[in-house]
Amino acid sequence: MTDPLLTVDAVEVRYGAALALAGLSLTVAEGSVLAVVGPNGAGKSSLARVLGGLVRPTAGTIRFAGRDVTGWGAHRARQAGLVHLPEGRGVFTGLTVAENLRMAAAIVPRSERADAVGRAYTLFPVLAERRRQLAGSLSGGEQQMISLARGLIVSPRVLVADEMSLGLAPKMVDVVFEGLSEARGAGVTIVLIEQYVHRALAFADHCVVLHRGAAAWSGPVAEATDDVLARFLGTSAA
Ligand SMILES: Nc1ncnc2c1ncn2[C@@H]1O[C@H](COP(=O)(O)OP(=O)(O)OP(=O)(O)O)[C@@H](O)[C@H]1O
Repeated sequence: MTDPLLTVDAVEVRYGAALALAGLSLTVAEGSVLAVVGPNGAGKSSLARVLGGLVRPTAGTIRFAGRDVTGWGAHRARQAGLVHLPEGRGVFTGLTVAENLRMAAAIVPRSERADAVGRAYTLFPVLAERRRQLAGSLSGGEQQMISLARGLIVSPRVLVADEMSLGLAPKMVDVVFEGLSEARGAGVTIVLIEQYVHRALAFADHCVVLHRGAAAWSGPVAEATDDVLARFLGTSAA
């Protein structure tokens, strides 16, 4: 069996006295999609942040592509191909759409930048139409497309997508999933944190249910039955 692309081993994240991840362990195989679900405060965003290098774990290790990346900052993780798409979009609202994409492309070799931005416009034609508009003037869904495009521009090996559909109209959620689908088609491994549990499970290969910073259940999505979801997430999610 090949080694997982991503391994989280006994990772702990604390914010002062608050324990957000309590020794979480999981693995993600290359090219697969892992759905991370769980009730509010379970630690989903903390997992996304620690993978993306935005917070340092207080214990445990993270391995990515055969390397120990524990404590790497966001920039280094991103350059290595471990890209976090933050909840709340991470878009520079005072810059134009084109400037947002060019900034993301800054870590791609100069000769490949124009192509990388061009691919983003092909994937999200609405961004091409609005390339000269300030990102802040776009709708929430369109801003989410900028976020996803910024992530895809750097040809990531792993995308950590945190609540990309939060606050979006259903049509825009479809667009986000189309973008994720393109990424997956290109071989990108995805860690998907998603409020629409069934939508996430329909897209993913594996699922982990977080509860109080630890894995309460994990397995292939086919085994994440409504009974399992009801047991760990309450009936509202199932
Ligand atoms: N910056 C912070 N300072 C203090 N405590 C925090 C901070 N961020 C998160 N926490 C706490 O850590 C725990 C895990 O939070 P986290 O945001 O990772 O959960 P979540 O599963 O993403 O929740 P939600 O679904 O509500 O976004 C919670 O108890 C939360 O209150």
